[in-house]
Amino acid sequence: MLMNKIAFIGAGNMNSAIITGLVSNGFTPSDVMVSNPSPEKREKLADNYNVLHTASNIEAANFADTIVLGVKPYLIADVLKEISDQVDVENKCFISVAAGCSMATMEKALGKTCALIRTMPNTPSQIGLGVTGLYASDKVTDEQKAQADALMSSVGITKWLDKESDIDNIIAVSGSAPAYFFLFMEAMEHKAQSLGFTAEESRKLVQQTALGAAEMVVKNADLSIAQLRENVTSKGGTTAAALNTFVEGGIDTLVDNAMDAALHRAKEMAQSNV
Ligand SMILES: NC(=O)C1=CN([C@@H]2O[C@H](COP(=O)(O)OP(=O)(O)OC[C@H]3O[C@@H](n4cnc5c(N)ncnc54)[C@H](OP(=O)(O)O)[C@@H]3O)[C@@H](O)[C@H]2O)C=CC1
Ligand SMILES: O=C(O)[C@@H]1CCC=N1
Repeated sequence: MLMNKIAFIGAGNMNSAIITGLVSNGFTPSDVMVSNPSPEKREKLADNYNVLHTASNIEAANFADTIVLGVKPYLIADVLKEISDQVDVENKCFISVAAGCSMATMEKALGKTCALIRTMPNTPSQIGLGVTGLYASDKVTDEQKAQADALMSSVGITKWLDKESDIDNIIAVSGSAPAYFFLFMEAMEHKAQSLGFTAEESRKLVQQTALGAAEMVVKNADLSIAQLRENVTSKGGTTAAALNTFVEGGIDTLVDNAMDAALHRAKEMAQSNV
């Protein structure tokens, strides 16, 4: 069901993560073309994964029927205008990974009603552990939807959304969220170092603990996350002392506010990219 050829516009973090995951998962590299104005990042992708690369978005767009837009949100409209001016876009399917750039903005930039899919992946796609929310416009055919699903499923799990506004919710829940866990791990790493562990030891201890905790959640689907937490927490013990500190520091409110901030920022960006 996977499409024959895919173009990636932009060779930055997110598109590179998807390309890495896609090719590592067996997709034919010569069926992938990536465009980026400066050469370094696309050359690195070509060196590592044998994908085709070009400085020209037009060449990339002509190469494939499926075009993944992985530029910064404020550049999406310019890139679509550029492509629409020079490429027969009516039979293409555009898949945007951009936060804060609406379907309406994309349609206006294209000047034509095209098949458009908004997605919100995350960087663990690079190792096949991504989460992607997807929302399709009316013009998207069932086949194009299935192809987009196959593309993103090849780098992780997918969740189709009924409303475009749910893309913003997915940003808060999974798109931005790897960074929440990285921030937490960074703070633990710093503390481990201040307790006398070397930088290398600190990283190893923290990463293995995070991995172990995540795997326990995955492998114990019958247990709630709260139960797993309780299983670590002896009454009056060390874990309880640490967790109380988080609770007294307002962790629930802090997380709630942080995710609201992501959501709010996505809406703000969508307004400024109109
Ligand atoms: N990073 C993440 O975790 C996630 C990001 N996203 C979305 O992905 C998109 C890209 O973000 P991210 O990968 O982090 O950003 P990056 O800055 O890493 O990547 C953007 C890339 O676009 C290139 N570029 C700039 N102008 C053009 C152009 N006119 N045509 C083609 N390529 C161009 C840049 O090249 P150069 O550097 O040479 O200027 C850069 O390589 C954003 O819209 C973001 O919202 C979505 C989910 C998660
Ligand atoms: O920070 C951002 O705006 C992008 C979208 C989700 C993750 N990174």
